[in-house]
Amino acid sequence: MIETSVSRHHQNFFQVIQSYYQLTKPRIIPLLLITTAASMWIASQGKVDPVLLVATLSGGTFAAGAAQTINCIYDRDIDYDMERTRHRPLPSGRVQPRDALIFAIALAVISFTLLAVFANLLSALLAMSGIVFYVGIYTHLLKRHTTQNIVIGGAAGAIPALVGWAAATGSLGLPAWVIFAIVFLWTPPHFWALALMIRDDYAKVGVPMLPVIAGDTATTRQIWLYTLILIPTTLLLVYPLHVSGIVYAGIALVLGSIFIKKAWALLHDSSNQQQARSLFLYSILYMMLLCAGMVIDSLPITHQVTTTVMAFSGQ
Ligand code: HEM
Ligand SMILES: CC(C)=CCC/C(C)=C/CC/C(C)=C/COP(=O)(O)OP(=O)(O)O
Repeated sequence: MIETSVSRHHQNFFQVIQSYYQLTKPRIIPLLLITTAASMWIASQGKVDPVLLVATLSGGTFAAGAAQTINCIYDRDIDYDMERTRHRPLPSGRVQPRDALIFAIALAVISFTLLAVFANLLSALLAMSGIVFYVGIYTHLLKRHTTQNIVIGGAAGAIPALVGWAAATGSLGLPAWVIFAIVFLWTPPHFWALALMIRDDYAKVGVPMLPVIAGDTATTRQIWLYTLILIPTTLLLVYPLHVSGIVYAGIALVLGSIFIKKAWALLHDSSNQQQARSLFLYSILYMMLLCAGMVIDSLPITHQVTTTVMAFSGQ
């Protein structure tokens, strides 16, 4: 690891900032925040306090950054051995594990403080439990030991939806758990589609991701099953919960049909990397647009327009 110590001593200020930024795996965070925001919007019936929104999303960002940084510390051995992750700040020696840990603790403290002060204690505790779950349950207990790692571990990625609801209302209603379930059920198709493409990397370091252990056919079958459960789950917000209306229902149905179509195509051509890639990329777009649908549907203006249209069509 000669390259390690050399690169550490030749970083300028911006490169150091960039290294710490990369520890947080920043590309995933916006989608986590989108689920938090959607949850807040539904919880406050389309009228979110902007200060609370900004504080909650900032708190969520810091919590997710802390979780990812600790994950980077824990996984630095296998990250060094995988081509995709070798250039991360820890395996490449740009940041020392001890410094990364201090950084993660600082992020967690800022997150907790922001949420506890601007939102409430419940949302702050939920965010901390997200960190504990992602690090303790997913990264430590499951990731290297079972093919169900991302199914159970996926619950960590669904916690931001609970944080949003708790921040807006101070409690956790049934709809919060439905949004949690949506992200939870979405995670296996999202991740396994990707894992089908990068299976060899995981196999090399002995991480038992489903495609490594069970093969392509079994994986695409599982993706198909989770997709089939996911789509009706998205509609629970409309019926029986009545927290979302016809606009969201339409969006969820159209988006869901495309998801099913792609999962079906992959099921019948399970070693087709292009199909897997297409499903992975679509899974991200799907979650973004579904959450956008929740927000749009919750706005008072949407409510006014739909009731007016309904009244006219009823005459
Ligand atoms: C245990 C659950 C999950 C696992 C194991 C997982 C794994 C991954 C991996 C390995 C990547 C590729 C990123 C890279 O190349 O560095 C990825 C991409 C991504 N994931 Fe997930 N993911 C999970 C859950 C989630 C959740 C809950 C969200 C947000 C709601 C999410 C959002 C994203 C996004 C937006 C990308 C694309 C990032 C990019 O542009 O490269 N993931 N995921
Ligand atoms: C409320 C709160 C703080 C929640 C935290 C939720 C959180 C950080 C979820 C991230 C899920 C995710 C992208 C896992 C990556 O898996 P991996 O680490 O196995 O991926 P890798 O193979 O790229 O390292």
